[in-house]
Parts: sequence; C-alpha cells; structure tokens
Amino acid sequence: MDAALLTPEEMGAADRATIAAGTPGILLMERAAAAVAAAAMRLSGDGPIALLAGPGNNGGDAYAAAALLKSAGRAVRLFHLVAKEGLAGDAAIAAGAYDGPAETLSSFRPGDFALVVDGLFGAGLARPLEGEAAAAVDRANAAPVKVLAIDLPSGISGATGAVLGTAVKADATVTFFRRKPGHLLEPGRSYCGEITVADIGISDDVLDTIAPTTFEAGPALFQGRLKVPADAGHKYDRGHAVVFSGPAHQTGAARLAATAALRGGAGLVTVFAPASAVLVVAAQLTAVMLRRCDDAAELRERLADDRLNVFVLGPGFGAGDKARDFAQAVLGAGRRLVLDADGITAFKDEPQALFAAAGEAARGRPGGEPALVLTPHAGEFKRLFPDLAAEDGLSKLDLARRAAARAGAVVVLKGRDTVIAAPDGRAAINASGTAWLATAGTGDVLAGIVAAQLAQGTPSFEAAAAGVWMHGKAAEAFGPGLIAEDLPQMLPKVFAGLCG
Ligand SMILES: NC(=O)C1=CN([C@@H]2O[C@H](COP(=O)(O)OP(=O)(O)OC[C@H]3O[C@@H](n4cnc5c(N)ncnc54)[C@H](OP(=O)(O)O)[C@@H]3O)[C@@H](O)[C@H]2O)[C@@H](O)CC1
Ligand SMILES: [K+]
Repeated sequence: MDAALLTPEEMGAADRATIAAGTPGILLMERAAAAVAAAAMRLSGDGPIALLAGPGNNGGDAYAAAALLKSAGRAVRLFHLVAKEGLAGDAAIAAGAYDGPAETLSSFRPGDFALVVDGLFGAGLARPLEGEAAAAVDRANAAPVKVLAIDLPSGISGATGAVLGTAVKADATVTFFRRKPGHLLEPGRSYCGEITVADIGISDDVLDTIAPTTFEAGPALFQGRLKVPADAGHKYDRGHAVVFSGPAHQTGAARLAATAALRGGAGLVTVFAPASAVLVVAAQLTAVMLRRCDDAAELRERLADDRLNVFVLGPGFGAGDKARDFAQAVLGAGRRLVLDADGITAFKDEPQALFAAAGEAARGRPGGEPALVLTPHAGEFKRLFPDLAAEDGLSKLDLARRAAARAGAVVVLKGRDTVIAAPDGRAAINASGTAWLATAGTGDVLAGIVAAQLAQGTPSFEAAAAGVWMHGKAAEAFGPGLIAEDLPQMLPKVFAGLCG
C-alpha cells in the first residue's frame, strides 16, 4: 500500500478514522505543522517568512506552523483570508494558540520575505480561486520568492491536478500520509516542486477499509508481481513475444519494439514480417528472430504454436484492414496483445469490434484478466474514445479508467504523466521519465517493454505499469540527448536497480 495515492475524500476518511481511533485532530494538525515548519526553516535561510492562511484546516496548519516558527525565534507574519473568529474546529484551535502578527491577505507583499508558506487551500479546495485569494497567489507567483505549499499548492485540485482559476507555483510541497493524484497528474505535478510526504501518525491500517484504487506506477506497486529470471530458468519460461513488422519501407518501428522486448526480459522475440520486408528486417536483426507472416490465414497457422504468448501490433504497421484482422486473430486465439499506434488507429471506425474481441479474450483467461493492452497517446485515444475525449471536466485518470472499463483492456494513456488503468477500476500514474522522451520511436520501445513483462507472465495491469516506469527510468539513466534507440540499452541499469 506504499504506492497508494488518496483522493481528497479518501484522505478525509483516513483522517476521520485516525481521530475516531483516539488521536485528536489537533494533534494531527500539530504534527503536520511541525513538518511544514521544518521545511520552512530549511528553505528560508535566516530570512523573514510569510504564512498565508485560508478558511479551513489548511489555514489551521499555517497558523500552527507560524506558532512553531515564531517560538523558534523566526521572523514571521501571517496573512489571513478569513479572520480568526471565522474559523472552526481544529483550525480555530490552532489560530487561537498563535499570538504573533496577523494581517489581512490584501496587505501581503511577497517581496518582503525570503519564503512564503501557502496555507490557503489544500484538500478542501472546492471551486476556482477568485478575489483576494487569487490576487495573493498571482502576486506570489510574480515575485522572485520561494514558496512552500502545505499539502497542495493552492488552486491545484488534489483529485485531478487541474488548476482551478489560478494556482501557487511552489518550490516545495509538504503533504501528509500519502500523496494525492493531483501531486502526480499534470499540471499539478509541475506546480508542486519537490514533494515531501510527512508521517503525521496516521496508521497504514486505515487503508484496509479505504481500499484505495489509485497508485503511483513504481516498484512498490508491481515488484511482487514482476517475474525476474529464475536461476535455473529456461528461455521459454520467460515467454516468446512476437512483434509485427510493417512493409519493407517501414520496419524500423517493429525492430525498435522487438529489441526493447528482448532487453525488457522476454525469453525470445520474433518479428513477423510480410514477405516483401523479410530481407530488410533480416539484415538488421541478430538475437531477435524473424518469420514471414503475410496474411491472417498464415497468422492463424503460426498461432498454433502456443509458446508465442504475447504480440505487439501497431508500430509502423499501417492502419488498414490487415491490422484489424491480425488483432482479432491474436485476441481470438486468447493471446495477450499490445496494440499501439496504427493498430489503434485501424479501429477508429469500429472500436466496438475491438472491445468485443478484447472482452471475449479476457473471459477465456484465468480470472478474466485483460488480454488487450492499449497504448494510445492523446490523439490516438480520441480516435477510439471520441465521446470521452470531448467530455468536459474528465481528468486523465477519469479518461483512462472509463476507457479501460469500456474496452475491457488495460489502457496506457501516454504523456508526461502517463496513466495506466484496468477495467476493474485500478489506475496508476507514472512519474518517471524526462522531457527527452518526447522523440520519435519512444512509443515503439514502450510497447516492446510492456510486451516483455506480459511475456514473462506478469498480470496485464502490473506489466503495463512496470513497462511504463522502466521506460521512464531508462530515459533518466541515459540523460540528455536521448533518442529511442538508446532506451533498450539502458534497461540493464534499470533492472540492476530493481533486482539489486
Ligand atoms: N486529512 C488529514 O489527515 C489532515 C489534514 N490537514 C490539513 O487539512 C487540510 C484540509 O482541510 P479542509 O478540509 O478544511 O480543507 P481546506 O483545503 O483547508 O479548505 C476548505 C475551506 O476552503 C473553502 N474553500 C474551498 N475552495 C474555496 C475557494 N476556491 N475559494 C474560497 N474558499 C474556498 C471551503 O469553503 P466551503 O467549500 O465550505 O464553502 C472551506 O472553508 C489539508 O489540506 C491539510 O492541510 C492537516 O491539518 C492534518 C491532517
Ligand atoms: K496549500
């Protein structure tokens, strides 16, 4: 449960369960404030600190942090959106215990301070910022002053990462117990700066009843399900992945995916190429094998070999009838399929045919496990799910979840904050990677790495989450100047970090 991300409602439930079990709310607030004060000391040097306090418990944290900083001898001034008398509950108690200077938010001038601590809104943000609060945020953002956000930068939705009205651009954010989706989803992630998760004494046991369904895509989520090569294992224990190549003039994408599948841990990888492309592909492959596969009839013959357990279709393939026929043949044979790029586009006029085949294939698998993994970027997503893409107010998390449920597939909605969603409602947000991943061919590599995890027998949701995370880590390991070909070569480093 270390990977869990809590929605603001789930965080409220964690808070209430902890209070009901005997820890007073004001104690949680004091611990939260202690973590904020420690970060503020670190960030402010010896300079003066402004604390902005909103109308709820986020403001309460600001009052309690102000009291701690003041008693540590620091120069603090507090600016409030609502006077003390307007506060309730723990926030009122914290405000009552603070005896330092407090002024209205309209008199806040960021230039007077070394650090601004943002305690305007956190998990309780319910609508766009406006008026005095929005003006204060805009002043802070325009000034060359460091900002530390309490829980979330004010204006960022904890549930979706969206900016509501305007939002604080923080250098650092201190949150409590577990992060929220808004800390990892863009644009929220870019507004948070460096994120610290403070332990305020909420027990992990509360998660048993909350049963979170959103996670960070990282080892804490998938490591227990990942297959690492066994000491005495045979290459067939690690599966046999097949990547379909396009015609002779576009084989590069399949070769990239195939190399990535091999480096990603598949025991064997074969490229299936049309007769016209066989010589071109053969000239450029070594450990990856090659077979001719011209049409659906030939593919059905090849599918009689049930050691071929995972297929990648789409990179450089062409988005015509053949892509649809091949995808349906693979799913019809009950094999797992990573459908990417042209493979996705091929179904734009009849997505239901794909979803029906995916549903049928899943029903034939143990536990109804999804057989199809879709890896669209935003444009491809729109082709398969135009109504969802057009609907207002859906976060990337909502989009991927709704699509996964409809398609009976694991959906990997790609981007800087890739979301992986399963039909059962679980979703993961990836935070690994660098801006250098936005380059040609990296999607082909991702499809190959995901296929490798599937080939080894990792369940579809975890395999997709692991593949996305590894892909990002490979980019981080390479650093600047990355092109797609560099990613597979970085995978040994990623595995070294994972397997020790
Ligand atoms: N959970 C935990 O374990 C712990 C949580 N802690 C802290 O509590 C924080 C959550 O506190 P919270 O629930 O009081 O919400 P918070 O963000 O302070 O704001 C709610 C207030 O803002 C108002 N309001 C909303 N939007 C607005 C807008 N645009 N413009 C103007 N007003 C707006 C809203 O008004 P209403 O919607 O009711 O009209 C309500 O009055 C959390 O982030 C963390 O810092 C810690 O103390 C330790 C333990
Ligand atoms: K805040």
